[in-house]
Amino acid sequence: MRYSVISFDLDGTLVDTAAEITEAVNRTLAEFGVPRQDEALITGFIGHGARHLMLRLLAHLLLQEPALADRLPPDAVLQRLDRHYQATAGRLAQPYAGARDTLQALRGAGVRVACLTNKEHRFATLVLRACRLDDCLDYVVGGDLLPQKKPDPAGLRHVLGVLGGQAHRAAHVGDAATDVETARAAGAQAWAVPWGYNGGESILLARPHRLFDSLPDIAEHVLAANRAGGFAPAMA
Ligand SMILES: O=C(O)COP(=O)(O)O
Repeated sequence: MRYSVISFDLDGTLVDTAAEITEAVNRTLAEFGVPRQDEALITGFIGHGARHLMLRLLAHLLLQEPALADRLPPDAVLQRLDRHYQATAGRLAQPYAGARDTLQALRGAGVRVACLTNKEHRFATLVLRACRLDDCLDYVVGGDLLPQKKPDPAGLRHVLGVLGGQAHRAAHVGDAATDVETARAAGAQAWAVPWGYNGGESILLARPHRLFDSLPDIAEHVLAANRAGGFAPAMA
């Protein structure tokens, strides 16, 4: 048995997007007269796309200060966020060490690679292009391309359908419990990295099959497993 498809989450897995998401959110809040919020608070809401993040942040702010409700009409806030994120997406994004080499090493060994993210597709495309990762991927699925988002397995199944892979020969790599759930629900290997967001919790609590300390370790593991013709033993 050999791995044929490896799917990667984007935010917190391939690319550090915390700074630019924070900037887009704070530029939006400023337009409504709300003070800047900390990056740690904002990144705690990463995981289900920019619009969802903003709605969760608004709920948090209104709980603390209900009077803000009059100043923060959600539709208007989301419309402004779209504009600001369009302007910042990719500008401050930093690919994690070895991201491009890892994708290229996998592809060079005949493994197909995808990016499956809950980030809105247009923003994901901007980030991947700015980080020079777009040309190393066989397929990209953003969070608004299908009716279901992660942790629903539909996105990963769609990736496998398009790339011609079977779930038992695939892995999805992510930084969040959402990614682990997605992979398990699709019947693929659930692999995790420890440097992402996951709402501030350790990804180990989500019980991934395997945890990697670096992106190049993933390519090394897959290539070794494929050379041996089988899966290497997993953590759980
Ligand atoms: O943009 C988000 O909130 C989440 O995106 P991700 O699925 O790539 O982590």
